[in-house]
Amino acid sequence: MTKTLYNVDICVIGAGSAGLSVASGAAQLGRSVVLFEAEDMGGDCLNTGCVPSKAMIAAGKAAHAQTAGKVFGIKPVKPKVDFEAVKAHVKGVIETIAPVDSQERFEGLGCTVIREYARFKDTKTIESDTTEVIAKRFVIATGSRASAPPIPGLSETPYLTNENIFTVDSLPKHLLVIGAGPIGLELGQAFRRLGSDVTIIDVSEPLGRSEPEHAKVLVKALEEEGVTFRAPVTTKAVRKSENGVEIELESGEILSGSHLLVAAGRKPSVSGLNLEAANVQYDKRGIEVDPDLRTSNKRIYAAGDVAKDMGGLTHAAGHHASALIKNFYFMPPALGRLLAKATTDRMPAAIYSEPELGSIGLTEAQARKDHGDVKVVHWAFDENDRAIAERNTQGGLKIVATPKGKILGASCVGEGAGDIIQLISLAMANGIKIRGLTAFISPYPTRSEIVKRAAGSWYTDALFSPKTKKLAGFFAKFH
Ligand SMILES: Cc1cc2nc3c(=O)[nH]c(=O)nc-3n(C[C@H](O)[C@H](O)[C@H](O)COP(=O)(O)OP(=O)(O)OC[C@H]3O[C@@H](n4cnc5c(N)ncnc54)[C@H](O)[C@@H]3O)c2cc1C
Ligand SMILES: NC(=O)c1ccc[n+]([C@@H]2O[C@H](COP(=O)([O-])OP(=O)(O)OC[C@H]3O[C@@H](n4cnc5c(N)ncnc54)[C@H](O)[C@@H]3O)[C@@H](O)[C@H]2O)c1
Repeated sequence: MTKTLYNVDICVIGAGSAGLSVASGAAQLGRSVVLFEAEDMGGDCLNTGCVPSKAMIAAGKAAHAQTAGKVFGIKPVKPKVDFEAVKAHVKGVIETIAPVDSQERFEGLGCTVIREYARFKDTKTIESDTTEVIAKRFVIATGSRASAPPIPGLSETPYLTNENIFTVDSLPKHLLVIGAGPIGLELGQAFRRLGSDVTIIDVSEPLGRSEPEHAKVLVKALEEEGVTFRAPVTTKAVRKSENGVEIELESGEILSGSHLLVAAGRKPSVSGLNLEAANVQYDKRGIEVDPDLRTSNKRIYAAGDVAKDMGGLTHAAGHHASALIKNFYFMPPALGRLLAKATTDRMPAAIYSEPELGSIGLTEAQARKDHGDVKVVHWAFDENDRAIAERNTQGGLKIVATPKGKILGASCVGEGAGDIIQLISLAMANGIKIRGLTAFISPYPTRSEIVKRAAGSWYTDALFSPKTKKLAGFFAKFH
């Protein structure tokens, strides 16, 4: 069969968060674009990641609210969960957002969209079953998939991942989860609230990369809702059992469940791309890239989850796409390499459990290791009037800064933590120091007042010291 040949400015492989943002940016700047997508437009975030998980979390939250009114004088009731209707809600949310990522929309922007697997033919050409594309630049944005940890028996045991849990036949009676990371905790809590028993295991402490005291608040909250944790533990084997599945721990304990969810990290989607033919270096953590996302082949770039040690979040993929568009179309080549870097020490993240856990930059331990002398300020929600009124006072905010007030990182656990961390993200992105976080008026009563209070506590000792009291006394004489 003769293949259709395109010669374009930019060829993007993968129509997920990273690929779509690059393709739409380039097309809207009048560049010729070919976009390959082998599966669903929108990739992981829309179809099997952020969107369905947040929709499932919302359903769990609605169920939980029916059990949690006693403190307000409202009689708790056991929620009646229609799991088929919950799944229909999740599907409906995906369908509502899908047009923004659709083939029609991208063709409308001027992209040529080819719904086939793409692989490199040589250093300058990519091909699929029907098409061959030569491009000035290629962007590999093929994302990642759930990785299967090397646990004996796992490959012979039926298990769920983020790719099929949102369409699982029935509500799991007892969901066993391998991995106490963001996926394990978000979905573990959602399924618990919808009526499943849930047991989460991990080889390490849950959320090991987060601020430890904040990770503990989150784990305790889930335990109080009935989620069981076993961590850190080593898994000896996993097997199919009469009623579902069993996990055998090194300690000899056997955990039995009806379903198993594997949420133990991701592996980059590189197989099948024939990267060797394109001279693109990669390993099991992803495609090797420079800070400007350029691979070992100077006309090929990688963005999103597939870029080694750079991805993992939808907004990181979006950040990569912005850096690429800036580099390709707003800078001369040499400057672009220097000024359009996608690396940042200010990537925020949030876990959308209840309480939420938001973070940015360094934890206190990392900051002490990297910077030696650091100063830490805290404010707890039990001193926040809105949290008290809503009887939801668990958690608080912690900000880590240099002695001169440059913010190095922050962590917030509690209701709205993801939104609260936005303020710190804004400050860090604009070089605003601790002092700047005290210099705005925060509406009362909001949970985000906690930012101003934490920052204000930096000055408490100095403000009410004997020296300032003396100064205030002196000025008072003139009034
Ligand atoms: C359950 C879950 C919840 C999540 N929640 C959040 C969240 O709340 N917030 C957040 O920021 N992040 C979240 N994430 C992470 C987020 O989904 C990913 O970081 C993001 O989707 C990565 O985007 P990407 O463009 O790199 O890859 P993807 O979205 O995976 O897109 C890659 C696309 O490339 C296609 N493809 C692969 N190989 C080829 C090929 N050879 N030819 C053609 N097409 C190909 C794939 O089919 C896919 O559509 C979550 C992830 C999961 C699993
Ligand atoms: N709210 C969000 O932003 C959000 C939500 C979900 C997922 N995500 C992203 O999706 C990606 C995947 O999330 P994840 O939770 O799968 O990954 P993760 O890597 O963050 O966590 C995986 C967990 O599995 C554990 N683990 C690994 N091997 C194990 C084994 N053999 N036995 C027991 N435990 C084991 C690890 O110790 C770790 O705690 C991440 O990049 C994450 O940032 C983000």
